[in-house]
Amino acid sequence: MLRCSGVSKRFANGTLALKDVDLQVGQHEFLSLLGPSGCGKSTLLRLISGLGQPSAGEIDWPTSNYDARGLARPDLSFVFQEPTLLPWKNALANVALPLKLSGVDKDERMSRAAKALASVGLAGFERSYPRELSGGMKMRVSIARALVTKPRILLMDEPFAALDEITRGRLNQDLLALWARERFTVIFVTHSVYESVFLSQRIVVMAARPGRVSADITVDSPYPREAGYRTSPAYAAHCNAVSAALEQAMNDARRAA
Ligand SMILES: Nc1ncnc2c1ncn2[C@@H]1O[C@H](COP(=O)(O)OP(=O)(O)OP(=O)(O)O)[C@@H](O)[C@H]1O
Repeated sequence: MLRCSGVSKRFANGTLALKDVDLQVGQHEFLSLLGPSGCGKSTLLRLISGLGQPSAGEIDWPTSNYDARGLARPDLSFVFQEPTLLPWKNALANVALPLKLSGVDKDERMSRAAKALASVGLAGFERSYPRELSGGMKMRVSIARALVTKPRILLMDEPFAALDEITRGRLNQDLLALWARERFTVIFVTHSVYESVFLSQRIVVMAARPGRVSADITVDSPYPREAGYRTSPAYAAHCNAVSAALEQAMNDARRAA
């Protein structure tokens, strides 16, 4: 679905944020980018979404009509750490906004927005304003807004980092259920070993200075992954392996500094 070949990014101030990143992402894959602060996770996600150009290398979309050099198409949606909802619009209107911007007529966009809200467990909250919703509910609205256009690829930049642990755990499970049902591809940025192992089929560990791929780890535990997975020996073994890879990436970056 997506292929990054030799992608590098140097910012105008001289920072080499990414160096020679090769990454392939398959259809319906759930992949996490894991790494310490400053290793270029967000930069890579932004380049993939077309928000900025690589300084070198190519980003190809062999099986998609999304063109990283053109405008974002409905094929791709982005969820940020902040829900970024419009405070003066209710949940339904916030979710319907991408459809409004692409010219979908009112009846259809309201019906599709209501379905998207229901799919994230917010049926009944259509008329609520962001100030009336909890942090977790606002993030659900943000996810519904990303999914209302039926994207084939969902880019998520630390979407649950600001939430409490209980809410985060519940949203992790609900995201997996949505992913299984709607069959989009996910690239998920996180600092959390535990979250990445719970969610992903594959974890790409990145190192900093310069940002690069340090390890590519398969998490072969089957889905559905319910809450019990978090206390299973398989989960603990994957967390240990991923923690060791992260430690190695941080040591490599320290040596390179
Ligand atoms: N617009 C920019 N101009 C200059 N340097 C930048 C810019 N954006 C990011 N950087 C630098 O590029 C490097 C990678 O940043 P990036 O935000 O991609 O890392 P990250 O892994 O997502 O970090 P975090 O986990 O803290 O969000 C950092 O050194 C950062 O300071």
